[in-house]
Amino acid sequence: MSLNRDAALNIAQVLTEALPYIQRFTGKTIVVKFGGNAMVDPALHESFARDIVLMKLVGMNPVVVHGGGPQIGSLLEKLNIKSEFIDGMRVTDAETMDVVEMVLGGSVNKEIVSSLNRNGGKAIGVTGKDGQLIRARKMQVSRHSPELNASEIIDIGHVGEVDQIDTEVLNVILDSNFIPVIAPIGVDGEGNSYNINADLVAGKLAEVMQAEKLMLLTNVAGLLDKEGDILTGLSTTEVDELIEDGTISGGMLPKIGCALDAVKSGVASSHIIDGRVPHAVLLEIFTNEGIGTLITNRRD
Ligand SMILES: Nc1ncnc2c1ncn2[C@@H]1O[C@H](COP(=O)(O)OP(=O)(O)O)[C@@H](O)[C@H]1O
Ligand SMILES: CC(=O)N[C@@H](CCC(=O)OP(=O)(O)O)C(=O)O
Repeated sequence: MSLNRDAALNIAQVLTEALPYIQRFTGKTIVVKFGGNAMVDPALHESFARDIVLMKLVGMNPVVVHGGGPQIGSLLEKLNIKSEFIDGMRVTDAETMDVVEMVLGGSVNKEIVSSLNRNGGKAIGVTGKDGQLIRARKMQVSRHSPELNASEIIDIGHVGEVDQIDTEVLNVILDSNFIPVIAPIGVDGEGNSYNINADLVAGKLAEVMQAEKLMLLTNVAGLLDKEGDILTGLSTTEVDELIEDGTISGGMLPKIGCALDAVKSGVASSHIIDGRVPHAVLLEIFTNEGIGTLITNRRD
């Protein structure tokens, strides 16, 4: 048999294996959060765009939410503005908020929209301000103070959490068969902007849209234990213990929190997957094994 014929047979086999997944997920909403290293590597950016376009073409409803932490970080550095994180959240003063809005709502959002369009998709980019998609309130962060021997509230500036999602604009976009690309900027009743961790926005959107899946792409293989091995099939109690003993920290804290909240609120499954792997999204959707860490609403 010629090599071409073998290659064609392989393709036919792969497509046939994908068939049950296509049937299962057709018409279903899948919220995908794109962030971490995958966004900085042009080849991975391209493979992500192709995966999303393919999902749309086979009848799924991908909703893309993006981060942009590294891109915000590098512009802040160029502008000589110092930045620090508390529990995975960037402390955001007014000056930093301007940069966040510029980077997330501007360059990063349009880069993703443009790569989806270049690959044959129809994408529209919005921030949470468009159509008041994301109503936000100021996030309250509390810390244990050894001096007071009690917890105290610390002010981390214009950092928000999602108060409410108004899906009207999203439905208009989806009904017109476009792929929505959402920047995690929220707005309050007075029109103030808030910097929201992109995982939190993806989680809330998945909840409100009762998505089939919430997929959080990141720059690690999944949720890792102390030895650096991937953890799968986690329960709420196990996660609490891992937070308590410091195994889960930094940016993984909001990620795991919203992955759990989403499944508790009716999303069928949440996945923390390795965005450094080319075609990570398709590998997760179209294979039995999936990749990364799967969180379902398993009782403890
Ligand atoms: N238990 C853990 N397993 C995996 N990553 C962890 C864990 N605890 C902390 N992290 C950190 O969380 C980071 C992922 O969060 P973050 O940097 O915010 O990713 P992203 O930009 O993709 O949202 C990892 O790169 C890692 O440094
Ligand atoms: C409050 C807060 O921390 N907001 C994030 C928003 C971007 C983000 O979430 O980006 P990644 O997903 O790439 O980390 C930030 O300022 O970096």
